Amino acid sequence: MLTVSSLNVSLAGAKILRDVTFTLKPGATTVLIGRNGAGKTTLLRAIMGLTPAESGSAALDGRQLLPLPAFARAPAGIGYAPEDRRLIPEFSVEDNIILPGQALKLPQAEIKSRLEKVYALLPELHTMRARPGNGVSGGQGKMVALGRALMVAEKLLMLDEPFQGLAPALALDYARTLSRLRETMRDLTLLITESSPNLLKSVADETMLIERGAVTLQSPDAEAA
Ligand SMILES: Nc1ncnc2c1ncn2[C@@H]1O[C@H](COP(=O)(O)OP(=O)(O)OP(=O)(O)O)[C@@H](O)[C@H]1O
Repeated sequence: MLTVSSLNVSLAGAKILRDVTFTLKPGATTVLIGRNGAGKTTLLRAIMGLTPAESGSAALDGRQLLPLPAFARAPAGIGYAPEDRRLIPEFSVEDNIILPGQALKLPQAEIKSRLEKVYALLPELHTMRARPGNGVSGGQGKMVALGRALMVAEKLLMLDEPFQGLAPALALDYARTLSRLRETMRDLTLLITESSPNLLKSVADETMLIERGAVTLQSPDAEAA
């Protein structure tokens, strides 16, 4: 699965990620907890190739990611839902969802089959499929971003603070969706960031902490304490 070793990232001369080292267990949900500014988004962006790494490595099933340009990382089987969902406002919800599949030049039949899986998991997206990207609420947009990431997440799905800004009812919906996702896509490995340790307790198989750019694995004992 994903193995990150001694990953260092600096932005504008400041060290943001410090020797980040961890391995994700295949098929498990790992939650990365850290305060605002701890480096969660920077870590996901570095894995996706959207922020350059200074040193270190990141490998997915043995394939080195850092030498690959950003556009070659999603095809490696990584889906990424950024914190600010970034939908294309003038595209329909459905066109937003299938966009990464088209960017990857997947055959139409494959795009259709993946879209059906997304709709089976997130039926509310089917209901709103014809609406424009700017015609959905912030919370609904998070669901669309999840569907879009699932189009390409064959191996790894990374969600950046999915609960951020969600109203309680939508947060509950989202948590239920994640549980359904776990049941239906058992081989998929999930990495989810959050600032609060409580929101994802029920879905986490592993918990990591990030503090000022340094990542540690939280032991089950610490979690119980
Ligand atoms: N482009 C940039 N240039 C300089 N510093 C940056 C840049 N992007 C992020 N940072 C800094 O890097 C640090 C980590 O930011 P990051 O967005 O990764 O944190 P985060 O844990 O995701 O928090 P948040 O929940 O606030 O997004 C912060 O101190 C932030 O100010």
